[in-house]
Amino acid sequence: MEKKIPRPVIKRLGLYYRCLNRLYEEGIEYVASKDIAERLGIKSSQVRKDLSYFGEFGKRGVGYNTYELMERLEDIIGVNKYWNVIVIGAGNIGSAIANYEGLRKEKFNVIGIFDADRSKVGRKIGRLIVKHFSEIDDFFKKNIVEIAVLAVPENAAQMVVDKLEELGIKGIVNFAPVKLRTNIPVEDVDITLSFKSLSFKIERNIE
Ligand SMILES: NC(=O)c1ccc[n+]([C@@H]2O[C@H](COP(=O)([O-])OP(=O)(O)OC[C@H]3O[C@@H](n4cnc5c(N)ncnc54)[C@H](O)[C@@H]3O)[C@@H](O)[C@H]2O)c1
Repeated sequence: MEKKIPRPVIKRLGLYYRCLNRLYEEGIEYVASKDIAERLGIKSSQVRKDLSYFGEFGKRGVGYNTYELMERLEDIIGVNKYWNVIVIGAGNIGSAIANYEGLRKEKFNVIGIFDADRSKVGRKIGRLIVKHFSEIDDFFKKNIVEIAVLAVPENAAQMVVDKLEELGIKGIVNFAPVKLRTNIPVEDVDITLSFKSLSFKIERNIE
């Protein structure tokens, strides 16, 4: 039976991948778990343990071949794949996400943006035209949609998620400050948490 990979491990794989990318660009051919750990500020035993979920990568004494490990991680976390993304809510956050070119560079293609407010329908945001949320069924029939960004007010969030789940969405990046009830993977984004964490570090003089 396949080992269940804990969510925190999956999250860290993305960090490892970015770190390896940088190491590779710096021309570092082999890397020890200690080096990855130091760069990311975590324990090297943690790095070794996380990577061991996916089989034996490194060689004792030599470490990991940077490029090979990067390629293996690409396969595991699906970086080689393009993901189709839609944004629900064409307000401040939704518009910013739909306009963000960096996502496409990371292979997350925003292919649609939807809103319930008719006055926003037809507006151009980046390369996209805002569609009414009632057009979502039709959109799913014509497109493969894997990820949705939820940028609607708190009170609309659950209703939107229920609909997206019914249509077969695979995962959600949620900006609404609410715990969603769903069986699909959700990544909550909370900017206030970053501020709280920063103020905590400042107060305790932590770098
Ligand atoms: N996570 C964070 O760090 C963070 C930061 C700021 C705001 N937020 C949250 O993100 C969400 C969006 O914030 P914003 O500033 O972009 O709000 P906004 O009011 O600018 O935009 C929300 C949009 O959602 C649309 N909408 C409402 N109900 C809808 C529905 N049922 N279907 C489709 N569209 C619908 C509205 O018409 C509006 O255009 C809010 O829940 C807000 O609390 C989160």
